[in-house]
Amino acid sequence: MTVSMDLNASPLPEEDEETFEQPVGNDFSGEEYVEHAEERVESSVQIHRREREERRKRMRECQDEPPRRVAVPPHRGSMFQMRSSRSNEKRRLPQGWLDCPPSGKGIERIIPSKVPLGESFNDAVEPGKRYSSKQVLHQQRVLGREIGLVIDLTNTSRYYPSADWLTKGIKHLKIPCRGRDAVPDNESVNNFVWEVTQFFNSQKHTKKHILVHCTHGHNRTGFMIVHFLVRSHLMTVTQAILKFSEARPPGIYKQDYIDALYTFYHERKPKTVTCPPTPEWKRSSDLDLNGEAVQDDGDGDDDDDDTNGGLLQEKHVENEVLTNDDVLGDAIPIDQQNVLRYFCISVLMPGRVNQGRGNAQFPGSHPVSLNRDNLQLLRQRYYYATWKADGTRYMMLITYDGCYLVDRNFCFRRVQMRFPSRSINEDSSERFHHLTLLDGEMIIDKLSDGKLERRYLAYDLMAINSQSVSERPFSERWKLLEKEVFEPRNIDRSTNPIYRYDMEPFRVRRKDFWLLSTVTKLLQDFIPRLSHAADGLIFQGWDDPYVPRTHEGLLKWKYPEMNSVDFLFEVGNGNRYLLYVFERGTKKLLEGNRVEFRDEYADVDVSTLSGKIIECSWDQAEQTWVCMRIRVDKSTPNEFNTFKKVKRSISDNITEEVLLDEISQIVKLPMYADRMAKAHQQQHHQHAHMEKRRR
Ligand SMILES: Nc1nc2c(ncn2[C@@H]2O[C@H](COP(=O)(O)OP(=O)(O)OP(=O)(O)O)[C@@H](O)[C@H]2O)c(=O)[nH]1
Repeated sequence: MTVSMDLNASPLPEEDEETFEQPVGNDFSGEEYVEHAEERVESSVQIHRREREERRKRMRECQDEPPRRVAVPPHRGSMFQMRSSRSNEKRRLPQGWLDCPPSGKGIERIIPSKVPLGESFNDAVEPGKRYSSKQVLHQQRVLGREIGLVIDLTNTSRYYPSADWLTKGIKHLKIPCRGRDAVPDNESVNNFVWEVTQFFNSQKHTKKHILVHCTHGHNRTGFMIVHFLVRSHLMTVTQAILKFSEARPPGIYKQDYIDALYTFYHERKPKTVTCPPTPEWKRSSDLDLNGEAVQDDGDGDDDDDDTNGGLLQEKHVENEVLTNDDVLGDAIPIDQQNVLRYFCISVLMPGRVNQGRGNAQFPGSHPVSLNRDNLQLLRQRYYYATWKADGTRYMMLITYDGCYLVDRNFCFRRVQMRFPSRSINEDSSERFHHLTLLDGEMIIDKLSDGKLERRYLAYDLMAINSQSVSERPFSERWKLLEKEVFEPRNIDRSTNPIYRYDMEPFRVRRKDFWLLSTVTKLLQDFIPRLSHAADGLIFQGWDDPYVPRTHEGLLKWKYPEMNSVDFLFEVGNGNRYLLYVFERGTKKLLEGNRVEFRDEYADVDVSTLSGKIIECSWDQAEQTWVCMRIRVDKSTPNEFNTFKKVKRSISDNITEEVLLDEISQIVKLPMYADRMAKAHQQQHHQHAHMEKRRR
């Protein structure tokens, strides 16, 4: 099935968390991990505990933090002085503006320009040098261009009123960027690229142009246009910088801006790329009569610097503390989120796409806890096992112009990653994956030298290049994941001289799945030596389709002390501690359920936790829930159904011994014995084939 992107898609229907009646298999394929296992000093269970300690510590530190001080503006003389200097300020021409060429050549249908100055500046600009909205429209009309959108990147509203455009039926969009030493922040870049793309896609404006301006139309303007060209035309940064400089000579003339573009796109900067000198019209005005630099009012400039901006955006900080609660990636516009959500729902729940409107819930597959009943599924269906990586769950949507992490709140954030496709046509846009959807867990690996490294462990594939594969058996999806997503990336990594995979915000790899016959080894040998946290096992049906939301056949087994429920916690009248779960979208109070805050939480002012989602484990001896951590990554508690299943799992108490004993019997069943023999045979052939190729 091919799923098309509907750019006019709106938010999706809100649905209750339903359950799907769907039951849900390789062999030892974790060699890579085991090979390096000796280097790893801390066991995954220890890591899990350590991380939990660290989270708690941060929580305490957070509570101890003194209130932030509010900055008081410095005293600047009398009220009168302030007023008169402000009105002069308002009509001050941006330095170098008069001699700066008004606009550049069109790049596609984007025209880079200096800021047009409104009528209020007429006294300061002689008639032949005026450049207001009127002159802009006239000049462009002479060139046969009609403007449909103006994107204003200045950080002030003093240059012209937006009515200058609006009254002429032209859309005016402000994306304020501070300039000076800061490049536009990533969220502003995402807004810019989205707006430009939307404008070009909209049928109404097929012939119209976009005027983009900052103050002089070089650095911020060039920075944004280069981003657009790299993302939409798949140019290299070098090609895009060159294209811009040809259209608007001398192009971007700030070294930091050029460097930031290469850093952002993880590209090596060729030695031949040099930063052009500051243009004459700008340079002369930068110096006062004594040759001292005066305040820069040009590109990298404006007066009110109350907005964001960042120097190099993808900073690689040595010894950076990584946590699972870190917010990864950059925000994207809400309209874009809706379009991407629509795509995910069309792949995973095609029947639900057109049902009403509202906030869509995360459609990812969710396992259920193992209990004495569903343990029987392991006998009825063919299963494989894997460790339950304990990090943060994300789906990952890969498009040619960006890669998005999709969190449990069904929110999308953009990360700069590269996923080449198998396509051999170097010139086509099919060089990269487009609308490929993965599922997985983001974990933090502790390397042998003590450094921490983020890694996305992909464990499923739901769509490849807009083709849904979610109905195919897991075994196929898992093989496709390697062949279609990771192999081309690995080949590109070893052959691409420009792109630096090591600069990406995290590593990626496919997660390994094991034959049930190797579960003892997995549990007792492999997991304790993993370099990241793991809190149990996942049993994955080898022939299963991808089932969205709760999947009754996808089973999770947790170490008994790690079985947990995420509650909504509130402090009620008389200081009563209240625990809630969700039932059909509304909160349900769990009468008679107690919660205790112990150890690190013993000193915490519990009222500050009211309204938060708390993850709790069960203390059998004391018959109470115990707060383990605050779930900052979640905004809703578990469903009542999930609560019942965890309680059941706790009371069934399937210990490691019970589980291994059961599995040792299951693998003797004909279904397992036959298929495992085949799998071993296949593996043997594969090894023989690889050996042959090696020789
Ligand atoms: N399907 C699957 N899930 C895995 C795997 N490894 C880790 N998980 C994670 O296990 C989570 C479900 O386990 P739960 O115990 O219900 O959830 P959790 O770990 O407390 O996290 P929340 O679901 O966010 O509460 C999923 O969200 C997955 O991200 C895997 O190999 N397959």
